[in-house]
Amino acid sequence: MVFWPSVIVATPAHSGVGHTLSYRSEFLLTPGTLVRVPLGTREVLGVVWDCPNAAPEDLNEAKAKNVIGALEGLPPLNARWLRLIRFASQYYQRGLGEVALAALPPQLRELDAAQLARRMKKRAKLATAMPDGDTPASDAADTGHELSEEQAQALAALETAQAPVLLFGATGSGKTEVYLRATRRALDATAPGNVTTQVLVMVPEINLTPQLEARFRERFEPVYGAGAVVCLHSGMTPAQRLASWLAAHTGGARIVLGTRMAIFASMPGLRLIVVDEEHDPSYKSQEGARYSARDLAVYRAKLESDALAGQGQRCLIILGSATPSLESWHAADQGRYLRLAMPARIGGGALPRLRLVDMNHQPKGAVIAPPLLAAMAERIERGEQCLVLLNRRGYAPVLACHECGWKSGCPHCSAYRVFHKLDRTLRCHHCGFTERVPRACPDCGNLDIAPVGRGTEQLEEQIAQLLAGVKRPDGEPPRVARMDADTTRLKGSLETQLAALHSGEVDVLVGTQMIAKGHDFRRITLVAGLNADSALFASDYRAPERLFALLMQAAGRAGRDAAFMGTQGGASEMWIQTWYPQHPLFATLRTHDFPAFATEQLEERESAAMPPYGSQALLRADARTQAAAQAFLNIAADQAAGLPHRDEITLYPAVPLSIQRVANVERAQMLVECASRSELQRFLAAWQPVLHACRSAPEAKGLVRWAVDVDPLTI
Ligand SMILES: Nc1ncnc2c1ncn2[C@@H]1O[C@H](COP(=O)(O)OP(=O)(O)OP(=O)(O)O)[C@@H](O)[C@H]1O
Ligand SMILES: [Zn+2]
Repeated sequence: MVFWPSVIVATPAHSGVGHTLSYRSEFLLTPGTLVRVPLGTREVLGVVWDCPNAAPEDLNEAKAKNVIGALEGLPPLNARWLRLIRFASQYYQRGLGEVALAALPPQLRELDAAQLARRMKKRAKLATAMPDGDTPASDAADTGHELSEEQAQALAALETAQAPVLLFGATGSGKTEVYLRATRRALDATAPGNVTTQVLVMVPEINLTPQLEARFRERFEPVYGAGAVVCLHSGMTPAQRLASWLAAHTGGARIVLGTRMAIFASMPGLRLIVVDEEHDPSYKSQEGARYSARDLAVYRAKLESDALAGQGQRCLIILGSATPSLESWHAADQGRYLRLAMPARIGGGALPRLRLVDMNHQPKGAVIAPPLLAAMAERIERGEQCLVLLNRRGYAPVLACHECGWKSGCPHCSAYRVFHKLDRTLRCHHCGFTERVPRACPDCGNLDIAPVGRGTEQLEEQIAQLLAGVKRPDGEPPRVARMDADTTRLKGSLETQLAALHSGEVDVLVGTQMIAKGHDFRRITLVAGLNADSALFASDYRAPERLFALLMQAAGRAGRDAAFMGTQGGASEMWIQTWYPQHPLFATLRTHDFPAFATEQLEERESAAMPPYGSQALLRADARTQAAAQAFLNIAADQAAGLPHRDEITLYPAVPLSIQRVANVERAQMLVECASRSELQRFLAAWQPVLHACRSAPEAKGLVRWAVDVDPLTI
C-alpha cells in the first residue's frame, strides 16, 4: 500500500500560511512524525501533517518523491502541538513550515538517525538514574515556606479555577511560592495512562533571574531527580537545547523553565503553565513570526484542557504580575480570567513611600538633587543599599563638537552613536557599528569634542564622586557598581554582580531597567528613578502603561525584607526626579494603586477604540529607499479594495519608523485597525496573497522585506 503524506518543511517566510508538500511513503506515518524528505537537491527535516492513502488531486504521482525516513525512536509530536503551531501560523500570518521548524531545536535538523539514537540512549540512561518519576519521594524534600494567608487562599482558589488565572500579587507578596506549590500539585496529580505530568514555567529573561531557576531546582530536583528541571532559552548551545527539548518531549523533564521560545516546547503531559511577569514586553517576539508567548500560552492551556476534559482533568494557566498588562486586566474585568489578588507583602512590610524631586527647584545641572543625595548617604551610613535607575547605557548618548556642530551620528542609521568611555568607542546601539573615539572633530579638527547627556557609565562615575565623603558602617568608602547590557555580556557576570549586591559588598547599584526586574533583593531600602520624564510625553499610547509598570517594579525592589526593615527602623523609599511633579501618573503611583491606574487607562483606550477594545496590526516594509518602502505599503493598501471586511478596516497612511534608517535600510509601516479581532484576522488572511503580489510592483523596487505584526506592542 502507498501513502501520500503531506509534510511541513521550512519554506521561505511567506510561502503560504497553510503550506505543506506532498510525498510518497510505503508506510503509514502518524501525523506529528518527524521525517527526512528531499527538497530540491537537499534533504531536510519535516513534520508529517497528514497521511492520506489517496494522492491529492493536484499531485503528479509520477513526480512525487519518497519520504527518506522517519526519525527512529522519536515519538511523534502530538495533535495539540500541531494545533498550536497551526494557530500561531494563522493568527500571526506566517508560513506553517516557518513556525513549525523554528519551534524545533535547530540541531534536530542536522542530526542523522544514528546520532539521534545515541542522544536518545544517553537521555534514557539519565532518566533511569533518577528517582521514579511516577512516585514522588517524601514531602521531606519540600522545604517550602509556611504559606501566608493570602498565598493559601490563592492556592485554594487555583484548585477550582475554571478560567485562566491572573495572579495579581504585589511586589514581594510571594508569587513564586504559589508557583512552586501549584507546580508540586500538578506534578503529583495522578494522570490516567502512563503519562508523566509536566509543568511549563515561562519567564521574560532567564538570565536576569537566576534566583527563580535556583528555587525550582532546589525544590524539585531532590524530589524528581537531577534531570527533572530543564531550561529552554536562546542563550543555550545547540546541544543543550536539543537535550532539553528531548527531555521535555519524552517526559523525562517534569518542569521546563524557559523564555518565550519555550511556549513551543513539546510537552505531552502538560498540566500547568505559569507565565511570570506576564506584562513583560519580551514575551512578544520582534522577528520572524511575531507571536506573543503569553497569548499563545493561554491558547495552549485551553487546547490541552479541551483534550483532557473527558478525563476530568485540565491544564491550568497562571499569569502572574504586580503590574498586569491592560489586556489581561481587562480580561479579568470581563470575567474571562479569574483575578486572584495578593496585595500584602510577605512579613507585612510596607511598599516604599514615593518622594518626588521637583527638578525646577534644584541647582542647575544637578545629576542627583541634593535631597536625594542626602537620603542616599544616610542609607549607606546605616548599612542599607540603594538602586539608581537610568534607562540609557554607555557614557553619553552623543559626542559633539562645540565648534562646528558635528555630532556622533551613525553613517548607517538615523541615530547617534553612543560614547562608551571605558573602551573609548563610539557604538551604534542599532546596527552595532563601532569605531574608536576620534581624537579631534572629524569635520573641523577641533580638539574640544565633548559628551552630551548622560548614560549609566557616567552616572556610576558621578555617583562615586558625589558620595566620596560618605562612610559605610565599617568606615570604608561606599562602593558603586553598574549593571546593564554592557556589564553583563559575559557569561556568569550577571550572577557575580548580583552576588556582590546580595552579600552587601556593593552599596549603590546603578543600572538600566534590567535592575528593576524580578530580583529578590534583601537590603535595598531606597530606589531612585532619574529620567522618567521622557516616557511621560511619549507618542506611543502604551508608554504610560510601560512607565507605570517599570516604576512600580523598580519600587518593588525596595524594603522586601520586613525583618531587616524592622531592625533598621526606617521605611523604604522610591525617589523620582522630575520636571513635572504634578503629572497624574505620579499621584496614582504614590498610592501604589494599580487598579485605579488600569481603570483610568482602560477608559482612555475605550474612548479611542484602542486595544484591548479594538484590534491592530502593522504592515512593515524595509527597503533601499524610503520611497520604495512607502510605495509598497500604499500599493498594498490600494489593492486591498474589495477584500473581506475592507469597509470595517482602517488603513492609516504609510509613515517612516521613528528610527527611520537602520543598517542602511529604510523602514516604514502602516497601521491596520479594526473593531473586531476576527474581522481583522479574515482581512489579513485575504491580504496575504495580495502582499506577495505587491512585492514585484515597479514602484516597490528595492524592497528588502516586509512583515505583518499582529497585536503590535509599539506603533
Ligand atoms: N510564606 C512565606 N513565608 C516567608 N517567606 C516567604 C513566603 N513566601 C515567600 N517568601 C519569601 O518572600 C520573598 C518574596 O517572594 P517572591 O520573590 O516570590 O515575591 P514576588 O511576589 O515574586 O515579588 P516580585 O513581583 O517583586 O518578583 C522571597 O524571599 C521569598 O522567599
Ligand atoms: Zn548604526
